Amino acid sequence: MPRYLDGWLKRVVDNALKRPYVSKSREKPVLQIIPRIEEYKKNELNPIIAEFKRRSPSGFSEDRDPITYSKQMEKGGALALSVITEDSVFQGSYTFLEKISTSVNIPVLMKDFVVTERQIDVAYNLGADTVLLITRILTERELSSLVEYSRSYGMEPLVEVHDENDLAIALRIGAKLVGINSRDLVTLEVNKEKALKLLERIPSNVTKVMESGIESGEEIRYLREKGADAFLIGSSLMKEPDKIKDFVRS
Ligand SMILES: O=C(O)c1ccccc1NCC(=O)[C@H](O)[C@H](O)COP(=O)(O)O
Repeated sequence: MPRYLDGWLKRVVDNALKRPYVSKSREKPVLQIIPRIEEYKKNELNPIIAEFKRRSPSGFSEDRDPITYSKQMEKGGALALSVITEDSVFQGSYTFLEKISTSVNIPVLMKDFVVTERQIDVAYNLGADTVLLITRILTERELSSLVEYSRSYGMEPLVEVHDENDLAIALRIGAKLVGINSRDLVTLEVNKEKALKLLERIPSNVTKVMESGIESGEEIRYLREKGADAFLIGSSLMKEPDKIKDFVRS
């Protein structure tokens, strides 16, 4: 069982435990995100993971066609796509994941509240190249075991941290790809200073992805100077997809 949770997080995790299994035989190989990030950096491009998100508990709302959006992100130079599949609050779906992963040739991350191996099976079956694991909702043992399970498919999971305690756990269990989410899961507030402090504490052999509230090329440049390796951007790109080109090249 996941960590003790209450409020909307508990409801979302309870819902995750009831999601149906989707069995499908996958044909395409798993694309690797970390080497791709290194390649972008060598070519002086900003590694952007563009997120497809329609709704969120902080009031975000934008309806777009998942395929048109994803192709635009790929054409604009996005490193990867993040697809929210959580259905009870974010109105995401496994169908979006499947459609997107069969429409683009860049890595696809399944962004959900993953608490079981079955959800990782589904991500793999539907064509995802990796999954998000949120440290805050799992015990250390569960996180470690789900990281290993993801790796058994060749997928290096994005281990998300929100505070120092999360970060200590992520580093202890040997996460190689760490997402620093500046949005608090309870208050939903974005605190970029706190995220920056976490970024500075992560060793250089760990790939660091900044998540939430990123809106400008200037901010991306600043975060790169501070040691960030990649950027996961949802709202800003969903509202103005044309920004992808500037974000990648700023
Ligand atoms: O987006 C939310 O409001 C949200 C609230 C609580 C938990 C997770 C949430 N979103 C998932 C994400 O992590 C973000 O969608 C992602 O980091 C992109 O953020 P943004 O660019 O600010 O849309």
